[in-house]
Amino acid sequence: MAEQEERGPAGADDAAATAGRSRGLCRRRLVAGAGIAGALGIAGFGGGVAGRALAEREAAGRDPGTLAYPFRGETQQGITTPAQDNMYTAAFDVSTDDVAELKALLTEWTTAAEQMCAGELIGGEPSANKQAPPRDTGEAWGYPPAGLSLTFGFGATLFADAGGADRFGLRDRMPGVLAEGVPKFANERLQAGSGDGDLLVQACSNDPQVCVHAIRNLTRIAFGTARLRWGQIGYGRTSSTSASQETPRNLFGFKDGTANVKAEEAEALEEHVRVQADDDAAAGWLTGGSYFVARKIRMHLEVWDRVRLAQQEEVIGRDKRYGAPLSVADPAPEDEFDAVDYDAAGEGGRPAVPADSHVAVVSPEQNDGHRLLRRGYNYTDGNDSLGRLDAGLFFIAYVRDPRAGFYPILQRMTQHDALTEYLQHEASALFAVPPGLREGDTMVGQRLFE
Ligand SMILES: C=CC1=C(C)c2cc3[nH]c(cc4nc(cc5[nH]c(cc1n2)c(C)c5CCC(=O)O)C(CCC(=O)O)=C4C)c(C)c3C=C
Ligand SMILES: [Fe+2]
Repeated sequence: MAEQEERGPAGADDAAATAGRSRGLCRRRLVAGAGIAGALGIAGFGGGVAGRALAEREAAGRDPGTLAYPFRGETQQGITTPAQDNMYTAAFDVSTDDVAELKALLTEWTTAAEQMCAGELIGGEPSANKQAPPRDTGEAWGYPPAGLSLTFGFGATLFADAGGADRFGLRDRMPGVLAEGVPKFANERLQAGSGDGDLLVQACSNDPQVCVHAIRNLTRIAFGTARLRWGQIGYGRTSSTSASQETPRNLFGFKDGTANVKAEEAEALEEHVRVQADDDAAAGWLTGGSYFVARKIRMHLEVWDRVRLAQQEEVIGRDKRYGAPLSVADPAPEDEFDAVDYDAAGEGGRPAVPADSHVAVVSPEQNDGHRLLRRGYNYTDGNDSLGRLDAGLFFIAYVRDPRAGFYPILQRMTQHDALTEYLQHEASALFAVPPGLREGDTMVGQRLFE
């Protein structure tokens, strides 16, 4: 990494310095990221001058001082938005049975979200009354939003409670996907209370404190109307959602996000990620939105770390250094985005990419062409009583219909994937994510209530 930092492209350091003035952490990561992309000229980043330009654009894009995504738009931010470095996702249970109070909460959340994404204080200006607690808790006061995106979703229990009761007059508008629920999968040990919920908020930013500020303040606003059910902090994106981003690494040390659906793939987004008008007659309000599916997956790092490198690579199906498919005989940086050749022969005539390797099991080729937009994050929740890292991947994907584009893939993975031996699924969540706010909308998800 040190060598790559030194070889970073001209211009990246200036941007890094700007970022570094705002937040020390960003500077270190930014220099490394821009350096690798520019210096190696990785496919997808172009080579030479083009590669440099793209690397610089990414560096500029990561500058907390320049990066602000407007909350309003045709679709919600936080799906195709270039995946930021940090995440704090939380789910809430609504404690009122009054739909007017629910709508008031969504309206207040919307105003606060707009202000936070613009880098403003909640309330727009410092509270004048010093005898009352300030409206904004203040830990991001004067900080740039660092690419903050806030993405809201609705869970099955918002539409009908566990007994099927119509809590807010929304039951007839419940999408079939939510009504059917998430099936059970092999090898899962889900912890009660750490999945699902009525409302979802996914906060992503290049500054961890901005994420914490967002969830803390939305929780505070919800007081008396909704309470936090679970929250998860993630600290290192494990996916690229834009072709301008370098592929990051997960806690097994492998590049993760190479074959992801990217923001630039307009057709694939419509086909695999966004709900289409005639997908569900009951849920026309969701058209243009998506489904958020998440799995909290603990990774047995200490076990993995004792596995031979060649075997690690066979489990994933890709080379650890560059992320190239194992069907490439002598991998180089530019091979990362090569198509996987499942027919290629490796040692002793065996398939170079084993049939039970992760990429072989979850690839579109083996799953009726279905693709996911992955947007997960590494997490570490400290250590367990044996001193092992309690860490893994908070896997998030956005899909058009999880029944076709997620459950079958996950089922194959939990039954046939060599990777499964090193994993434990601990939590699961499913939410419908409405489209963005139209001109004049006062709350996120307004179409659900019309
Ligand atoms: C059911 C969906 C998936 C789960 C759950 C999942 C967990 C998981 N993945 C890795 C590491 C890697 N995954 C990679 C690719 C990849 N993963 C999925 C789906 C799930 N992964 C898909 C659809 C793909 C793309 C396959 C393709 O189109 O070829 C890779 C390779 C690099 C890449 O393409 O991103 C790695 C590495 C872990 C560690 C994990 C659970 C903890
Ligand atoms: Fe994967």
